[in-house]
Amino acid sequence: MPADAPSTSGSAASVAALKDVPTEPGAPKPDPIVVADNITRQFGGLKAVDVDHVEIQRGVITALIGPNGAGKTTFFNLLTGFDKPDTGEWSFNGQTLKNVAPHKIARRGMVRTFQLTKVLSKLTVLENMRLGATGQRGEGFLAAPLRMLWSGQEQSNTERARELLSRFKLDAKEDEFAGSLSGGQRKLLEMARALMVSPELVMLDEPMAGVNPALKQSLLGHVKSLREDGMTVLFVEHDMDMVRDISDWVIVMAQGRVIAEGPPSSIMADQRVIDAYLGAHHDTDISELEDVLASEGHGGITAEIGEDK
Ligand SMILES: Nc1ncnc2c1ncn2[C@@H]1O[C@H](COP(=O)(O)OP(=O)(O)OP(=O)(O)O)[C@@H](O)[C@H]1O
Repeated sequence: MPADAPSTSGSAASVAALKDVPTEPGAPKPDPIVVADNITRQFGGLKAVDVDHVEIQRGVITALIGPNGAGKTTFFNLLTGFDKPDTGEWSFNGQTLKNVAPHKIARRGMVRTFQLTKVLSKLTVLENMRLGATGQRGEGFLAAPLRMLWSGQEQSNTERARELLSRFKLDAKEDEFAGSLSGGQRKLLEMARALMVSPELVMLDEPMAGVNPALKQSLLGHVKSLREDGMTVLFVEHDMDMVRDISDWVIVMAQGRVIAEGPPSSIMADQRVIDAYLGAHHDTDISELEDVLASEGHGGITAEIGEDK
């Protein structure tokens, strides 16, 4: 279903409410689940994040895009408590998240996916799911006795893990090492693991990276189903097909700042966005943007870069 088409789900009202939101950086949303103000993060002489104001609409799929080094991952880390901003305030469901530990943020319902690391690869699929139930204390928590981790809540956690594995068609793999999964299956496991805490907001870090084209459609279906189930989705992605296909709203960052916001169709034609990608190194397939340039009589992105030299 094209992103702009009316949704038939319970999220339809949230999606429809975006129609009247102005397409400008920091635009207020009718029902924001996250509100962030004056968030900055400096690394040495570099201001990696410098966001004046941003709101994430509840119940919709928002894409966070921008060229390499724009500050997207750092901003994700700041919102979810895995890094501390130098300045700023942000709230989730109206409650401040400043100085709240990441696992507590996850338990409040705001959770991010993590790429499957070496350590997690050596655990089975089911063990990875059980770790998700801890609210992502991080790998350091693995040092604690696993017995402690699995006590008490073990049975209900295992039941929930199995339900989710079945939903993501990974149930046959529960005893296999996570490291043996294909790229696409890993992404499904990352998503399933995040759902262990029954979140309201799921933040996906490059869900399409390393996924073979045949699995992409199925993965897109799973992301859309999160929205159909009433969850809010915020994802960082370089794959413009995914951005165009499933996002209801797009926020663009460049050099730490939010430079544009809007529905995917208008964002892909936004001159500020095209300029940001042209002026920076990027991993994004910007053929969509290139088409826009070509239709406006430019020589295409390669030619544009050539002219700049
Ligand atoms: N821990 C760190 N120490 C020093 N510099 C950092 C650190 N983390 C990020 N940076 C720098 O901050 C800037 C923003 O990086 P970030 O990873 O947030 O960008 P991004 O938009 O996610 O990029 P990409 O799309 O390439 O993943 C980059 O210049 C990066 O080199």
